[in-house]
Amino acid sequence: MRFDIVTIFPEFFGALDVSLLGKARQAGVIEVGLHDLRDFTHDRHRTVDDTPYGGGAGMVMKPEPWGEALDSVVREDSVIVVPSPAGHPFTQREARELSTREHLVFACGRYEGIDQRVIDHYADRNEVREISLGDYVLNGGEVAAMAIIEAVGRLVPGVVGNPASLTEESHEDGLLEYPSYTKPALWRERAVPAVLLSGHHGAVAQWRHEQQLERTRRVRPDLLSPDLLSTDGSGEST
Ligand SMILES: N#Cc1ccccc1Cn1ccc2ccc(-c3cc(N)[nH]n3)cc21
Repeated sequence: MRFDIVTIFPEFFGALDVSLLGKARQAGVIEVGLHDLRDFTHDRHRTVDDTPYGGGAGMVMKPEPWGEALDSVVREDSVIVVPSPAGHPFTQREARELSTREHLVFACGRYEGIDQRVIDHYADRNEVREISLGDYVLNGGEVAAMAIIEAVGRLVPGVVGNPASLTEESHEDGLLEYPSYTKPALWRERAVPAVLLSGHHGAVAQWRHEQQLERTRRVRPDLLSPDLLSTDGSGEST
């Protein structure tokens, strides 16, 4: 998989040189291209923004640099991801979907966003996804793009050493993950749940599922369908 990122702050993505994604890049499992939007301007001040038609506070990103920048990286099979507070909420399901695609292009806006005609132009040619991280406003698309790239990149085969670890995470099965413990067995007079020390794998699995249900009911009841809300984890209705 290849990620291309267009931004006025390419240095923001230095984090993609380290950790899991950095290793995956070195191994050639994923590729990342960084593109400075200002390299696609032609004036002395490398201008990327201007005042909004119709008035209003703030500035809007000009379409011309975006058109030249995206034309330089977009392919026929590219999915163009535009982080936006007006986008649809990003989920683990969408991360899984995007991890199966060959080429993701991230258009990271700043100011009050990108001239709408840019999104409309590329939506005529490519799949364009305007994605929100949540109902709060960031200063630009870079933080959202980094989060999406990490959520998607870690699902690409070969990036995570033990793929089995991906299946027991929050949201993978529609539930929040169970609590985890490691040595020592007693810490500040707090013991690890005895079932986890029992060696009884069936009991451990049952306990973990019950913990997932309890935690999801308590923290994220919105994730639970009515039938799941009514079970106690043993599969029996309550
Ligand atoms: N657009 C816009 C905008 C509109 C009003 C005020 C500030 C901004 C800043 N901004 C510019 C680009 C951009 C990209 C993504 C987000 C974003 C995503 C989530 N989930 N929150 N914020 C914000 C972004």
